[in-house]
Amino acid sequence: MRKPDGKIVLLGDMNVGKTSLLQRYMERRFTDTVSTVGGAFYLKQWRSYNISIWDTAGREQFHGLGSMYCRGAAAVILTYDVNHAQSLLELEDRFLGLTDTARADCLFAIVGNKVDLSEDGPGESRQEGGGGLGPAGGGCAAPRLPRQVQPEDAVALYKKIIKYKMLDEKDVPAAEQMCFETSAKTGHNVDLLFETLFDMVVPVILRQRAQGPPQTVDITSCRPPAQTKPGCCA
Ligand SMILES: Nc1nc2c(ncn2[C@@H]2O[C@H](COP(=O)(O)OP(=O)(O)OP(=O)(O)O)[C@@H](O)[C@H]2O)c(=O)[nH]1
Ligand SMILES: [Mg+2]
Repeated sequence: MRKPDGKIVLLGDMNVGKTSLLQRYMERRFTDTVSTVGGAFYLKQWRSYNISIWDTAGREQFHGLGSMYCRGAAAVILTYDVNHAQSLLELEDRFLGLTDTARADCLFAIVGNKVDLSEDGPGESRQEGGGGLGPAGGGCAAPRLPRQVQPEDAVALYKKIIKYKMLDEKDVPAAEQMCFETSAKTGHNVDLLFETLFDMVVPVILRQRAQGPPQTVDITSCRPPAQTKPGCCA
């Protein structure tokens, strides 16, 4: 298997829909999920590049693994549930620090999922989903909820991240470009989210290649020390 050229990581509290978003994009379906244990990844070929997309566990007990998954990431998708304000707060309090191991030029997307459940959310449409609804999506529509997170709240978090990373707003993509509202259930904005990020990650991969291989020593390529000639003093 060819080594991935770039890495994207999904982070966020449990139950916000990280696995469902990834399944919706990669498998074109919305099915029952079980809470993720540890992490898992998909490989996506985008143009001539291989991009790994990592799904992580939101459960507190796996928190320690988060920074390991973020190591060297070219982009991080910080996911929350638009109907659950605490899930946005958790991104800043619990997940942002995990991204310290990502690349210095790592891109950040802020994604508010489950818009299909909010009163003002887009309606459910089969076209958007691009496939039949699975067992988790079938049956009657769930009652709509008043949304708890507004798009401006996500933009404010994006700006905080830029400050936290000590970056200049003019050197990073605009907040409006990087904040998305999605529904893994209907497919709303799911392709847009991933494909916008893939296009943005390609220049990061090219920069990484231009910088050359990582500064680590490959011990398998080290030659053994020259044998001391017989008769020579050590
Ligand atoms: N209505 C609706 N339900 C969703 C959506 N996305 C996910 N769900 C449901 O929310 C629950 C949690 O989804 P997951 O994708 O497992 O959540 P997760 O973020 O991966 O959770 P952890 O693996 O525990 O971190 C499941 O019951 C999903 O069916 C969505 O866009 N709309
Ligand atoms: Mg999951």
